[in-house]
Amino acid sequence: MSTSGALYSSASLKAANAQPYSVMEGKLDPMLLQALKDMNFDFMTPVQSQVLAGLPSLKSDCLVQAKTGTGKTTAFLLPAIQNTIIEAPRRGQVAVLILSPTRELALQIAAEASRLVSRLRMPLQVHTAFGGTAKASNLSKFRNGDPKILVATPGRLNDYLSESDVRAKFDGMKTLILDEADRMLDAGFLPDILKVLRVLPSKRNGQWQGMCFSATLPPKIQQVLSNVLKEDYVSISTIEASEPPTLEKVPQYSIVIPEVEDTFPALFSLIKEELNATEGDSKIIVFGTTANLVALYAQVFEAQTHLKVYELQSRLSQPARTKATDAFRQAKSGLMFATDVIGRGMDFPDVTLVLQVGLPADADSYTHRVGRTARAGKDGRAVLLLTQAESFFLKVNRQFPINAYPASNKILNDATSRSQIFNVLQSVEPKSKQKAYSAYLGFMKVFLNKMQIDATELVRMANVFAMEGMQCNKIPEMEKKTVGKMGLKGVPGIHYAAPSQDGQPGMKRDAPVQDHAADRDGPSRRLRHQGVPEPVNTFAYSNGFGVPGGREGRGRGAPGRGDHGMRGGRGIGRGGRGGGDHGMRGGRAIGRGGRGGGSQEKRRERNSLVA
Ligand SMILES: Nc1ncnc2c1ncn2[C@@H]1O[C@H](COP(=O)(O)OP(=O)(O)OP(=O)(O)O)[C@@H](O)[C@H]1O
Repeated sequence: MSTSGALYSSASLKAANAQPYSVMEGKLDPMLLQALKDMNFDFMTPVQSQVLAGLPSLKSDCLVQAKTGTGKTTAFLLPAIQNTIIEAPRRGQVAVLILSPTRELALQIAAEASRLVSRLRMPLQVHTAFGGTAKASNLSKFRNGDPKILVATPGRLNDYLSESDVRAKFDGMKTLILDEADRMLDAGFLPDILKVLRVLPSKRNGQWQGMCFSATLPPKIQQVLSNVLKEDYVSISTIEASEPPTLEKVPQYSIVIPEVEDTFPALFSLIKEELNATEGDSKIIVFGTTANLVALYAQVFEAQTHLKVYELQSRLSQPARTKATDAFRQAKSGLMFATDVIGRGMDFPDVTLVLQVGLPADADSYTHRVGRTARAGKDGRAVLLLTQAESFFLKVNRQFPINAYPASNKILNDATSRSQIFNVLQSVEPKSKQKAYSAYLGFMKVFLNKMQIDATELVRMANVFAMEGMQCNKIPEMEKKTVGKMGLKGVPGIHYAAPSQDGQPGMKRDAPVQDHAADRDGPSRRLRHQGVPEPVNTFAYSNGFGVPGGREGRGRGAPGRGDHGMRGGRGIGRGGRGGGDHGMRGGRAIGRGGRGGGSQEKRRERNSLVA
């Protein structure tokens, strides 16, 4: 969704022989068509025309794959809204439930839905439900209102559904949509989704339509689709089997730096190089690996270029997250440091460049992050900055058209940037660096096998990162408990915090951070919170890196990359049901619990990735 309506210009769609929305007269309510006109959506994007003109009925169950930024939101909203206009459940009842992995995306979808219904004589009420907001007042509005469309994250929705009167509001539900469906059905979210499904009207009685949308649909998703889609669902893909999953018009580059200590100088030099080479406004997103590292980047790069710095990660309060989202959406230029909180679905207009520093969680995460630029027909570039040890990502993901960054040498030899950024780092308080150090260890531990290094080498790298790369005065200390959680107990090179006099670990000076095993906003953070050991073999990680087996698939072996069942070519076909009989086993294998204390809501908040 965007705030400006004309990003996919009518001219470019017309030139591409796109179907005009006028062909939907008679099939879509005139007031919906009017709203589309208001939004300057005169022509359908390919995914919109395949869904709207190609589905046997607007009520058909469907699994839809189309590249990032090609208008999937409108493609799923229009059939759902049209069906509600024709046959709405009674007052007070929800007609359309849309589930999203993040709060920011839920808000964005709700805003697009509101625009689409705005011309209706009786605009349908659009409600949202997600964590980090005042639950009581939102729930009371939901209870007393006529919420025909609800956009929710699974955690908060389950809270709502624990109340019987609220559950009853879904009795007449007509459509369930999973946006970012592969994410919603992966091991992290599946338990919550199943919990939701258990209290909704049963799929078996055929009352509601299921729609699953994403830019990436790994084969594994087939196993769990039967929870939301009928056996004869329609499968739509606008991506050719031979095409890379990223947008063809995004030039993609990589820079490999020799050691992790070069990260800050290389990133600084790269940003300056890109700014020099860009005419006009620069709107850049820099994705980092963990919340604490992203927080440190934002702190260090503040005021180092003419660009205003923004920050978005899950450790910020929800008001701060929403403020940053809105400000960056409206900004003409800016430098946003972010985790995967905004890796998927977010539609910030006119992002000119996506930089990724360090490993993306997996290949699909790379695809979605790159998709934050060049949306809706615009241009954009993407650069991935990896260390030598991390460069395996390029070798195992040759499906991406990533070329060596042309000015790599210049960047690697930029002594001015080096001394400037190291000066800044020297004045950053130790605590921020300590958190980033611990977060780095927790994140990288997952990739030991892929990097072909052992834990001792990882700790050496982390120590070099701290002392040289972050200009720490001493190697940051870690709580024994944290080290244990990371599975690094006994590894040489770790500096333990001295226990305090009351027997508790020392927390006085430069308090070591206690929970870095969880400090990432990537796919597996949730698993770690659930007390599951380090996710070397989670689905999330196996996907894209070809890690054999998986937490959910141990012994069966997760399919490797390149076997994209859903990229079955352009066009529409009947979807096959794959492996439906063992679809649930993976989800059940994930252990819950481990973290006591706090309200159910707080616990879930800790457990959830970003929702
Ligand atoms: N028919 C259209 N004409 C003009 N602009 C459009 C049209 N459909 C969508 N857009 C614009 O295209 C942009 C991308 O749309 P959207 O966010 O729905 O993409 P998406 O496919 O869901 O992306 P992602 O995979 O990243 O979630 C938005 O700015 C939206 O307003």
